[in-house]
Amino acid sequence: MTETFQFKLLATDGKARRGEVSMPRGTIRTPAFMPVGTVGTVKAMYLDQVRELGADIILGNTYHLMLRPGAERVARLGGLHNFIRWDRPILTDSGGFQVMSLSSLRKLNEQGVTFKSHVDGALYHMSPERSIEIQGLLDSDIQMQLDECVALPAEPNEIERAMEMSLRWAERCKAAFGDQPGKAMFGIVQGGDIPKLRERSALALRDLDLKGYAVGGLAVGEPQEVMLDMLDVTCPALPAEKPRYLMGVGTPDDILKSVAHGIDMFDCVMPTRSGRHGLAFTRYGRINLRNARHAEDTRPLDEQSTCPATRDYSRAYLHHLIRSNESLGGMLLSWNNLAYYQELMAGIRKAIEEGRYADFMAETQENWKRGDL
Ligand SMILES: O=c1[nH]cnc2c(CCNCC3CCCCC3)c3[nH]c(NCc4cccs4)nc3cc12
Repeated sequence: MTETFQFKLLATDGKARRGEVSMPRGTIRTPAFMPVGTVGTVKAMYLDQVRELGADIILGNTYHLMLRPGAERVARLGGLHNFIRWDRPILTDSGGFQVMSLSSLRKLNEQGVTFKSHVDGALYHMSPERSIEIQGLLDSDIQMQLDECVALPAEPNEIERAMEMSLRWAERCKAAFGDQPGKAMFGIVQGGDIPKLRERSALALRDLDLKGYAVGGLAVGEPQEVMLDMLDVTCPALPAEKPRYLMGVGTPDDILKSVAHGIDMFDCVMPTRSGRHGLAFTRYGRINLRNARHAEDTRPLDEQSTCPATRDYSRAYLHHLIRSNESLGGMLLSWNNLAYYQELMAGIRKAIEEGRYADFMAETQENWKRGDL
């Protein structure tokens, strides 16, 4: 807990880093997994549960909140923390990624993005400045620059155009954010799967001397090894003393490997979204509880777990709830999956502290191969 935003490197093991982000609202132990709080809630979870599982920070969804209930309304109600009753750090995205993936995008130019709301069809224009203003109205602790993420594969000149515009938007967001010691605005490295564009983006953002850096434009359709290769180009070009956030990543395997390539922070809808669809993440791999083979399996997902959802409910019952489309099914599997992700992060942090990350990776991946027996 500090009056200003600070990042401390506590230990390294190869490229893996164990650190700590300190902010007025709390401390974030890194490597960290940040559960996605979509419309002001981590779907199917109580935020007390999310905290109990070990989350130090959650994500707020700017795109949804600006449309409903509206950023000015959230501000009138005392900001997002009071609204959703989460008093620890919140990271909000710029809203841009979801405009491009959820809304009917009307225009994207130097000024920003113009789109029709998927809620009521109203027209919105979001500039880099307006995105920062909205995140400020939400009283967000870590705010993301507006950027343009290009899905892969893409034409090199398209990737270059989007990367250069994102750099100009980063400067505008930095100016709009100004000087807020207890908060941070992160830049987002773009450049697709082209090393020289990645390096140019990272070095230019480094010169802006921001408090933290996200690696964007990945986990958008490229193979995992391309993503990891881009981390090997991007991370060395970023300042070692600032946190690195790999956006939208990922599966447990993606996270394990990305930590080994120098990443500190992650966000992904996978544990909650796939939980609602019946997919359970366990220390022995994934289990799709929709599958009929679980119909009479009285075992819990993992009797050694401290999470009630994982330890106390039979696979037969979970199978039944998911097949019956009962809310409790999604609730229990979201609980299990977030518990697993946070347990994985705690194991990662401990292994780096003890200088045995390579062994931890190997053991974890070996266990996943066991399947659910
Ligand atoms: O360059 C990027 N710039 C900005 N955001 C990106 C995101 C969204 C990260 N999660 C935001 C959350 C904010 C709060 C609500 C939930 C999302 C990405 N997600 C992925 N892959 C996973 C993907 C998910 C869907 C399609 S790809 N790659 C991403 C790349 C970028």
